[in-house]
Amino acid sequence: MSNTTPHVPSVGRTLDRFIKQDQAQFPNATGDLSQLLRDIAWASKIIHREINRAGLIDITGSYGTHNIQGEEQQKLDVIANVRFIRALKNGGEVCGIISEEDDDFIDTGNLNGKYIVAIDPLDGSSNIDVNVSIGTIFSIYRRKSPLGTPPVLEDFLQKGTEQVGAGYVLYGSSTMLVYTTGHGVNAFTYENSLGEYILSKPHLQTPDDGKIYSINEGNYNDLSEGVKNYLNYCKEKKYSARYIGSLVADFHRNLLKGGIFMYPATAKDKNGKLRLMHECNALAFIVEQAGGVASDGKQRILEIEPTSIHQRVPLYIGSKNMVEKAIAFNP
Ligand SMILES: O=P(O)(O)OC[C@H]1O[C@](O)(COP(=O)(O)O)[C@@H](O)[C@@H]1O
Ligand SMILES: [Mg+2]
Ligand SMILES: [Mg+2]
Repeated sequence: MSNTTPHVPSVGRTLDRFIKQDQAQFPNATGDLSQLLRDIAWASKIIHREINRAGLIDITGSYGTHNIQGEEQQKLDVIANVRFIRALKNGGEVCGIISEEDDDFIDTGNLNGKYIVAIDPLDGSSNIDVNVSIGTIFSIYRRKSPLGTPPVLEDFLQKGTEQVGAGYVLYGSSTMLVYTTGHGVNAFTYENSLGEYILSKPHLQTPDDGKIYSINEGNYNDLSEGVKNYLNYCKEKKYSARYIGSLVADFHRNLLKGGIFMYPATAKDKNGKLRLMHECNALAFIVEQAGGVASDGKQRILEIEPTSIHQRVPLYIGSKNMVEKAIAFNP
């Protein structure tokens, strides 16, 4: 009997173990943020399961209501919203939530919850019924108001620089959870048969340059001269145009390959379409931690002082040199 151990490939580190080891680096850590990340991962597993059965069970189509953004809510928007809010309430770490799908902030009743969560429960709603990648986006802040009291508006209107964690879940050909707590970006792939997220892309960095630009060119006539000139520059450089119409999916592709995603202000939407608190701050934190840049065309997204829960901002995000180039065109 040979005594050499056969080579058994390791499955990889689970999210739970990664969170535990990450927390161990911070002697004063209480474990609350770790538990909150686990609660978000848990809720995303349930959404993953429902999305995978989207065609089989009655979760496609409109819910018949509109959210404060004036958008028709899809059934999966509402289901994802309920699932995440329930997981965050039950987890006990979160005292308040702002969701893209809810007009006002949600007091979870966890008076001793230390954290605030901003969430886009289902991103890319227009792609739900056509089996194209969709996502979830989340930001985590420490509350400003004292423990033991209900959350107040000031707890939610915090600059992106105040985030203590942020990330997204991409429900694509595989389901991935990508997040940062300010110490780099790590990506985990969901292993269905094990029901576990497995570390698949540690210490993610985005290239400083790329050859992909992502924008809805259907808005071309409503774009500023600066943006039009930058688009012409991209075409002269023979960059590839890639646009899925799900922010998380477009962002993720460009993060890995190098590229720029833009949702500028248009004549119609003076502040663009995307929400500062529910979408842009989280992705800006991720991209900066990965070496990229996020701007509204004038300033760093993370420096924007929020004035309302649902405010929209123009977004230029991705590879450092490409975003700086776009801004040089004075969009
Ligand atoms: O259809 P448009 O105008 O290109 O907008 C697409 C953008 O709108 C969004 O769908 C908005 O997000 P929601 O689906 O969460 O409302 C983004 O994911 C996407 O980047
Ligand atoms: Mg969205
Ligand atoms: Mg959404």
